[in-house]
Amino acid sequence: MTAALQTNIRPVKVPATFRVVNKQSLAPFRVRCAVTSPGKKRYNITLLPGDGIGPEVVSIAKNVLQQAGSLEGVEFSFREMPIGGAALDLVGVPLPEETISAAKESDALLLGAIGGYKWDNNEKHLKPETGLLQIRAALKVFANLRPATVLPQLVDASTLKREVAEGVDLMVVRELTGGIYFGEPRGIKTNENGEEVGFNTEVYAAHEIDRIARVAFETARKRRGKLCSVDKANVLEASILWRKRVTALASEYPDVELSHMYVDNAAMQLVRDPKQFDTIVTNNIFGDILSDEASMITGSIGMLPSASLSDSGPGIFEPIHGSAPDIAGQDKANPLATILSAAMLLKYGLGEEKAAKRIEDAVLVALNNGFRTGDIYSAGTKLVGCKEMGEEVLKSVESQVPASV
Ligand SMILES: NC(=O)C1=CN([C@@H]2O[C@H](COP(=O)(O)OP(=O)(O)OC[C@H]3O[C@@H](n4cnc5c(N)ncnc54)[C@H](O)[C@@H]3O)[C@@H](O)[C@H]2O)C=CC1
Ligand SMILES: CC(C)CC(=O)C(=O)O
Ligand SMILES: [Mg+2]
Repeated sequence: MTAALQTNIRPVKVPATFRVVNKQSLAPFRVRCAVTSPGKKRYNITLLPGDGIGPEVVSIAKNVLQQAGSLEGVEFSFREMPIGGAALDLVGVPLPEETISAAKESDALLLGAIGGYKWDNNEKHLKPETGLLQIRAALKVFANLRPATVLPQLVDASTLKREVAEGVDLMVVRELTGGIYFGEPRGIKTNENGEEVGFNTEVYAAHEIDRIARVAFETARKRRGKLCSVDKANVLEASILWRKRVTALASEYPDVELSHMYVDNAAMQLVRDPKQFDTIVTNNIFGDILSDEASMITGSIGMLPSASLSDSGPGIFEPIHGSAPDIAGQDKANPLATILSAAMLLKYGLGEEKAAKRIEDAVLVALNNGFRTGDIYSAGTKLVGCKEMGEEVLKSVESQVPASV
């Protein structure tokens, strides 16, 4: 993030928040309070459709979110704002001030994806990806939860053998606002031999490691009690500190079994025996890569949602995939990752667990009914486009009896 942008960002206005988990739990799990009127709750949601398949999947997820909410007495005010290439085309920057302001004033953000061939050769500060990194920094969403679950309906869509994929249920806790994506110094310069040199810095302060490690320990505690910290401590100083701090915190979580793994081994183990993992905690770049890898165990990158959370203030909820320019505008995108991100928005962002469960159940019903987009298609199922898959999920939300949490 540029210094110029930093100075333009106003401090986050923090509305009333409350904790959803026990007292030892962490601020990143705080949820937003709704403005209430008798029998109704209302939240302000900023929609950031972005580029490529982003607008296609966000418009579907918005309808599903609205419907699931209304069945649970929750109303939303949506405000759509530009980010990424769409913002560059509109106003010449990838993250306009107006988008930052709207984001900070809202209760949660639902983001599609950014990027595309058109902007690939832009200067760094004018790339869509810079806008995404800037909004993560502006909202201080340091904790990125990326669940990868192999649904029974999709075992055959996995690229791994049934016996390897079946039953996989893991959570990648990725540090999102530090590390090499943000580290200074960075740049491209000419060295004394007249040769161009590109350089970046992997840097983590102790407090950045501690806060993401705490989120991970808390997450593991609520799952199966196993935490694997992934680093490259055999080579990188930033990883040596990472391992030291994570190890030191383990004594506060005696009920969590901590292990450490080098990232190259972790990449291999994820496809060899993914069921060995419960919760994985790792840095920004390793988490980015390993979660894409983990997505294929579940059948497709089009299935994986995420939640990006801060100490206070709104979270960003988005699929882990990108803008998929190769299939954009063709009604081929799988909207389920974004729909499930809307469920995470309800659960982690707003504490509306019943409405979240409605969405999760509706996705399962649509899959049970045999509907598949191309990326998760297998013989004997019904091939549908992005819109039809969205309609099927919407129908399932509407037809469900109130779900128990
Ligand atoms: N969070 C974000 O907004 C991200 C943006 N990007 C950007 O997206 C653009 C494309 O990047 P890629 O590396 O190609 O990654 P990508 O995730 O957009 O696509 C990788 C492959 O997965 C497929 N795919 C992705 N999402 C899908 C979905 N929902 N349904 C069906 N198939 C899907 C695509 O068609 C493509 O073949 C780049 O500009 C990149 O910088 C990449 C990753 C994350
Ligand atoms: C496009 C990058 C900035 C980020 C990314 O790939 C991700 O967060 O998954
Ligand atoms: Mg990525």
